[in-house]
Amino acid sequence: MTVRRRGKLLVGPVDLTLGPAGLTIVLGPNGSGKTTLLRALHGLERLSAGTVSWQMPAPDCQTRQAFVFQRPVMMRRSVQDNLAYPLTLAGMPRKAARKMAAEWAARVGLGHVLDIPAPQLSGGERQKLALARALMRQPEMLFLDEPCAALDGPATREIETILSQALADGTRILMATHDIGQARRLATDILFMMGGQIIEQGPATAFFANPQTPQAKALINGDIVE
Ligand SMILES: Nc1ncnc2c1ncn2[C@@H]1O[C@H](COP(=O)(O)OP(=O)(O)OP(=O)(O)O)[C@@H](O)[C@H]1O
Repeated sequence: MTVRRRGKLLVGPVDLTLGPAGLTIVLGPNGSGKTTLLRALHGLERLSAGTVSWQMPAPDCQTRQAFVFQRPVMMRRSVQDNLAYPLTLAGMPRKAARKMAAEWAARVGLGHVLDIPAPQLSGGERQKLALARALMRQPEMLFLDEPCAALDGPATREIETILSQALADGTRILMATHDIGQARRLATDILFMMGGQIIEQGPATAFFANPQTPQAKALINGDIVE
């Protein structure tokens, strides 16, 4: 598939088959097309060519997948309301939704800020709220766009723990990052992007032990990749 905007090639042509399990990290420098690739796979970008298909009927994809954006949007209401609202929208009675919201808040370490308005949360807490909101729908596939970009070490570790648990519970994860350390810690396989193309892909162990492209070698050596 290919994504173009105003004549500019943003992503593609990309020919990609994702396996049924694991945590795939999309690595690449700023502007390499990671966000656009994720959005296109989730059906949020108009494709200029090609198609995206999943092993589930098209109408189910959006509901069985969840997307955590780099800057999650949340309501000016409490943490609990932010989590409960999508559940009530989906038809769950209010009391049950509030109970489930409280359980998920506790699960991601936000049990102590249930009544705090979401805009007052720290960056790390917001990401945890966004993750809980995504995971509570028990998606089969979770997309994450640089969820730890602005977070410090402890907050990043907490988010990574939540993601590892989701992976262990069977959620298929596709996550963009330019943090190679995070890729080493989490990835089962890697998609390495430059200039809108996937220039290298494969199991994470092979990618880190034996990178094939000069750009991947540079990245792994800690050099600046451009
Ligand atoms: N709607 C759009 N119209 C025109 N150009 C766009 C549009 N969206 C993204 N781009 C451009 O496409 C390229 C890829 O952007 P994208 O956000 O996918 O990259 P990225 O790898 O996620 O970068 P970052 O790490 O900085 O978030 C960039 O050059 C960006 O400026």
